[in-house]
Amino acid sequence: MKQQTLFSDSNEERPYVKGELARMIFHNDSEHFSIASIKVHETNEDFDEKSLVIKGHFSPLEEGEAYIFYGEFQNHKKFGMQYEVEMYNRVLPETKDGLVMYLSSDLFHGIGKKTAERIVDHLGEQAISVILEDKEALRSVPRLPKEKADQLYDALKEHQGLEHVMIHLSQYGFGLKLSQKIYEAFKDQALTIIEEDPYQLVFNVEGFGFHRADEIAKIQNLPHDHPTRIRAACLYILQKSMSDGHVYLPTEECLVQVDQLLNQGEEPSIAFEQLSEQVIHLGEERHVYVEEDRVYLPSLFFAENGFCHHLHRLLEEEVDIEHTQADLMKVIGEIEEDEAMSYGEDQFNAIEKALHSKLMILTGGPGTGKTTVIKGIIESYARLNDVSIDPSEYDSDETFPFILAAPTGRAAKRMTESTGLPSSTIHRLLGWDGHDSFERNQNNPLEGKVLIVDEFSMVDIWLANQLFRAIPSDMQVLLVGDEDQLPSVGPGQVLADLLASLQLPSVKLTEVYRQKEGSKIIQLAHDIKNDTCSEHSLVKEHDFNFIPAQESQLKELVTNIVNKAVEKGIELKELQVLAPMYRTDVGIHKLNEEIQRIVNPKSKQKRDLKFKELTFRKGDKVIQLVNQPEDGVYNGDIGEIVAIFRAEENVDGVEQVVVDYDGKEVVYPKKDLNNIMHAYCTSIHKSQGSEFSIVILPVVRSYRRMLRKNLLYTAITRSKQSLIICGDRQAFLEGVRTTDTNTRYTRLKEKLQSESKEEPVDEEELSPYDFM
Ligand SMILES: Nc1ncnc2c1ncn2[C@@H]1O[C@H](COP(=O)(O)OP(=O)(O)OP(=O)(O)O)[C@@H](O)[C@H]1O
Repeated sequence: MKQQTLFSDSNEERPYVKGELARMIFHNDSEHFSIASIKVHETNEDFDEKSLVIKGHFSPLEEGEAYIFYGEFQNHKKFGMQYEVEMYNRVLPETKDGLVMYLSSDLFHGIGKKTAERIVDHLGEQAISVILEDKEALRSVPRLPKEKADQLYDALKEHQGLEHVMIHLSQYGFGLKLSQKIYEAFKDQALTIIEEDPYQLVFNVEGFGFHRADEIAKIQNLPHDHPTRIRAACLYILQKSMSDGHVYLPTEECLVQVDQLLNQGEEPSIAFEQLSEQVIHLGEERHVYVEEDRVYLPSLFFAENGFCHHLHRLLEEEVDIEHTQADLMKVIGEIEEDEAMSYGEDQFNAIEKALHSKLMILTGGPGTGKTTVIKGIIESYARLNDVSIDPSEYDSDETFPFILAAPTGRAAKRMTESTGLPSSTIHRLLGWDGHDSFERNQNNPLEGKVLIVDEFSMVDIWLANQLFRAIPSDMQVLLVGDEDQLPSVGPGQVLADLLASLQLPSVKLTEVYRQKEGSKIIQLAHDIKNDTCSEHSLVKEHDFNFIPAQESQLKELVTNIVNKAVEKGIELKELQVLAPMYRTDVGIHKLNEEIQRIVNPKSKQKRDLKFKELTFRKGDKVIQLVNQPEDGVYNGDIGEIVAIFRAEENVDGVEQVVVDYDGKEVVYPKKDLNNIMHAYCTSIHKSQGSEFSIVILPVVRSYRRMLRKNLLYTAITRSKQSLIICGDRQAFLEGVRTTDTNTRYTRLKEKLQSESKEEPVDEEELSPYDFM
């Protein structure tokens, strides 16, 4: 899909339809194909309906924004009149509504919707130029204090340059936010740079991708072997590899991928030497780091080296042990008596080793007693060092010796439930500011004596470095995780690499205790782990059932099970459907739609709000998709929609959805609804670190591409009381026998084993998520 060439007026006579985007109906990422409905404002064609369905190869557009579409009408047999879009542009505010929206946007501090309306009512649709020509014009606007009027005038003046740039940028279909970022990066140079070297945006504007720059470059007829194009392509390939979990790419592989990306058109291909020259150039400019035959994004280079440095720093320290073996035996005996249980041999070893180690890893499958050991370590440390484990016994100037943390909010909450001690997410522990900076670091380290981090398999290399650099040298650290689960969503496989490096003590718990209480779920997990899973492992038990189903029956079956459970009074948050894929016919989106239709149907008593292809309704179970520390909600948190407000019902004048996360309410204005989705069914990846009483796991052939041992193992170990797998036994058995062969490029193990302990200096404090 082409967008209009800058400053071109050649489209004046072309047939067009101007309108406001009412709703994105469909978008297919791979085909880049979209269908949307618009409210028609104006057209030079013979069409006088108020709304119209448009379709074509364009990116998802923003609802509520005005666009001009060039194309042609088609009469579809089934759907009637539609508009096939060939080209489109965004239309800058020229209407009253548009101006009000602009003046009340974040650009102008202190001007709300009501004030903006008064200004436009008073000064008309030319309000901006009227004000800029004569500041005094604002005096005539009722109830606008002088101070606010002055502020608005100053801001408008300041944005005059921005205005100019924005008007032109809007012709490329950029939204207000992106245009603003481009202006901030290049100021008055913005338009020249876009026309002469748009690839610079990839380096300087967060969220601006290579393909977008390429589209603009094509309009400007820039040469396909433009040096910045090659550099931007290399950066793009590295960013993409990071999304696949790699920390670096071998230089050769990086060049091959850049070659594939750039040399796919008809133009003469760019020589390999030219490509490698630009990689060297990128290294000189410090946009990448080249280490031997590896290329890294800077943030990941500093993360890997920084983490190694801090790990070595901690390992060099001795632990002060003041108790004797006899003291320890006595204390453990007391705890066993108090708890009316006795530790298994490996559990005892784990407690002893952890107390004597600066840093230790504790691993084990479900029910092997990891939590029991964590509690044992805390209890024995407290008794041996004569400190209390009750936080309320500490004065405000005293430091509580135990720090408990986990990568997700739900995992942290579970830690608190099982230990009775305060626990938090790693992000919160480190005082994350929501971008790339943390309050806690080597200059302002954590305070306490013992740090215990659960679900460590979920921690990526970047977060691991942020955590470790904040650990003071006199703190003891226990990392707990299950090495058979999925690796972190972010880059690296820190837990696996730490274990493989053999550089720090670790204890693996193997004896299953919960199985003794007769859990089939745990048995199945261990069968998968030990590669002994067979038809026999799938026989029905009180806590497990495998219901065979055809793909075509699946949605109905899963929905029925959920519905029956709800009718029995089971709370939705106790029950979770988990699936591996989003977009197939039986994927997460379709399952959510179907379950919502039955469990929380449209009703006069319940408000709903349409957002893109979703309908959010009061009572819906939803999941947070990004970290939002300012509101205390994090990626993966699950909540319930408790209210929906219309624009006219609140001071902000926008539609809002209120979600309750276990007692904490978060308000989402409509524009932020991208941050949540329905959570009747969630992805297995997102369920890491969470547990549910009942898990329903559809497994069918069409998921085959994703079905792997560690994925299925992670899914089934999320269930505490009951597990229902629906679908195809063979697909399941084949899945658990398929190991993940996608090894991640990481150098952590080798670096941990090497002698070098130098700390790299990361000047820029970049986060890899800046690129995601
Ligand atoms: N030595 C023991 N003697 C008796 N029961 C034990 C022992 N160790 C653990 N258990 C019991 O086994 C069950 C599982 O233990 P625990 O919760 O500590 O394991 P876990 O590895 O943390 O499991 P998960 O990862 O599934 O939460 C608990 O009910 C616990 O009380």
